[in-house]
Amino acid sequence: MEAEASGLKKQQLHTKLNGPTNSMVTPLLTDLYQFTMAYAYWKARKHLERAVFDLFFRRNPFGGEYTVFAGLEECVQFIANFKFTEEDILYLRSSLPNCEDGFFDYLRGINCSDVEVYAISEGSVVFPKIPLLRVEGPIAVVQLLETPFVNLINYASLVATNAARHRFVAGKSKVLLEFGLRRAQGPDGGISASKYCYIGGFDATSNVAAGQLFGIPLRGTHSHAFVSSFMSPNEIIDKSLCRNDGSSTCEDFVSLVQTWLRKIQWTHSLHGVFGETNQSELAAFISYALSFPQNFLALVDTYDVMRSGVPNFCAVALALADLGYKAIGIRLDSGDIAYLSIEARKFFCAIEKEFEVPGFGNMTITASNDLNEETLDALNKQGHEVDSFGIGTYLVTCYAQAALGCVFKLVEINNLPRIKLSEDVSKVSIPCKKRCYRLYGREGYPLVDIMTGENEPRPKAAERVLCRHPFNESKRAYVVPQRVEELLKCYWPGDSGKAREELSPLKEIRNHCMRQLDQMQPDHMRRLNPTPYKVSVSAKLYDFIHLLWLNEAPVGELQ
Ligand SMILES: Nc1ncnc2c1ncn2[C@@H]1O[C@H](COP(=O)(O)OP(=O)(O)OP(=O)(O)O)[C@@H](O)[C@H]1O
Ligand SMILES: O=P(O)(O)OC[C@H]1O[C@H](OP(=O)(O)OP(=O)(O)O)[C@H](O)[C@@H]1O
Ligand SMILES: O=C(O)c1cccnc1
Ligand SMILES: [Mg+2]
Repeated sequence: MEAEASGLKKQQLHTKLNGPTNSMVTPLLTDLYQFTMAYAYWKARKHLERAVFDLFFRRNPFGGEYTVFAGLEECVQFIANFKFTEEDILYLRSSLPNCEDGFFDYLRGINCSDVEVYAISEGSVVFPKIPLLRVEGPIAVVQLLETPFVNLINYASLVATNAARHRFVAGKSKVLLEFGLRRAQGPDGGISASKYCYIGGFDATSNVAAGQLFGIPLRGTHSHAFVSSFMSPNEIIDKSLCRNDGSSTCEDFVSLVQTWLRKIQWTHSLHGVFGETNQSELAAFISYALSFPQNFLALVDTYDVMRSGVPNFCAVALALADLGYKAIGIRLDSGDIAYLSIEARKFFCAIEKEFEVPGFGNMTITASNDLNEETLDALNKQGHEVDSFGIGTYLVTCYAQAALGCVFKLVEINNLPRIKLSEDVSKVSIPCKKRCYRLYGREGYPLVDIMTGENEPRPKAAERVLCRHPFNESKRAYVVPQRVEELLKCYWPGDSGKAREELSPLKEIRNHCMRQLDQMQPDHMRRLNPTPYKVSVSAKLYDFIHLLWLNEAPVGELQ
């Protein structure tokens, strides 16, 4: 069943900054320690010191070598509306009873007009260590933003990546439907999953609220309960169905279907496939067809796919064809999907041939039931006839990996670069307010991402750039880019006279994501042992990181 996405029409060229989708996203949606630190900064008169933080992740999810960046629009919607209410202040006062009144007056006056957010465009393919967001502003305010920003980006990017990975395995020609609402982690999980799976390459969702909120196309079939709620075709009261062209009315559609069912039963080429079909299922299919003759799709696995569901569906679809309607197809929700889809296709083709109904063999076969990347891959290897996959639990819960692990790290304060050291080199932060570039090669693929200091010259097309691994001295390469793209663009503030990037409509973000995924070199995308994409720093930044590292790391003493 298709419903026109009405929300899309409402989308304007310039996205209005009305606030985040979820009204629970307020300045209190942060960790307590952000407030205790804000108070300590305030007490130390440090709260207005200008700090730069990078938001990034350290490892790509799902054992892959790429990530889809999502959640940016919600971050911008959040800071554009960042303001404590009197109720918030009262609550904070009661939670932090030992803080001086002046601190709450300070909080009362905070907004994000002096915060700057530079970000990679939403829907981009991104890699570890590269800042997705660079947030600059008074340290106390920027710290308050840490938790909501990480929260808004973490799951969004994880589930968009999961969706992109499912799309990659399914292939471009398949229709992918997100069916996860009932299994998602709460209402926000469900709404977010629908939004970000769409960005990652799903075609539609069953989630009606997400359709309304974001203009995502809605799709759906029907459930087993609908099939098993019927007892027999005798239950059907209004049996009439108008021809598709409106020229006449068939007064007894039930009899027409039963006639077709008998014809199918007597057909030599289908002989032996089935005997008597389940009559309650037949009644359910007829009822559904009478309600949706233009969009008839039947769930065929309630009793027995090949002995009942498929022949019953075909009888109804043939009766519809008599009246000028084209049925959509079937959904399989259990059993061996490869085998059953192939058998169902053979049956449809046999009907097309036997009864000379052109196009009957192309009936859409939708499959669902605990599908994931692995089952899609297994189906591809076995061969199957599924056109459309409905995917819920594994997709929206990100069953294969629970979190992306985004972090928010201080890289500069009062123009002084800061570093965070760790025993684990992968956890050492990359200091400085930075610029980031993607360098493209001759064949159009991105070759490497490079971070430089803010004031270093921009790498230029056709000029050799030394790209260094940030921590491994021996790993370096000269790159002569064909094209250079600056990754971080200004998304906030809105009114500082600086050109600000517009937030794109969801469909455009999705298209951007599809283009980004398409332009990647296949070795980074394959599921088994993908090649890591190179993330590097300039020679100057490399030297600076290591200088700062030596400065900050205490020298050990052996005795
Ligand atoms: N040909 C196939 N190759 C690999 N996996 C498949 C194939 N067909 C189905 N699957 C997967 O196998 C699992 C079948 O699960 P299970 O046996 O629990 O379901 P079922 O008994 O067929 O259906 P029900 O949901 O009614 O219990 C599902 O995860 C499904 O996606
Ligand atoms: O399997 P998922 O990927 O989560 O996709 C959504 C599932 O939700 C529906 O049924 P539900 O699972 O509620 O009932 P069922 O298991 O009895 O089919 C549908 O039939 C799918 O099987
Ligand atoms: O429309 C469907 O078929 C559907 C929707 C949600 C979950 N399972 C199936
Ligand atoms: Mg199920």
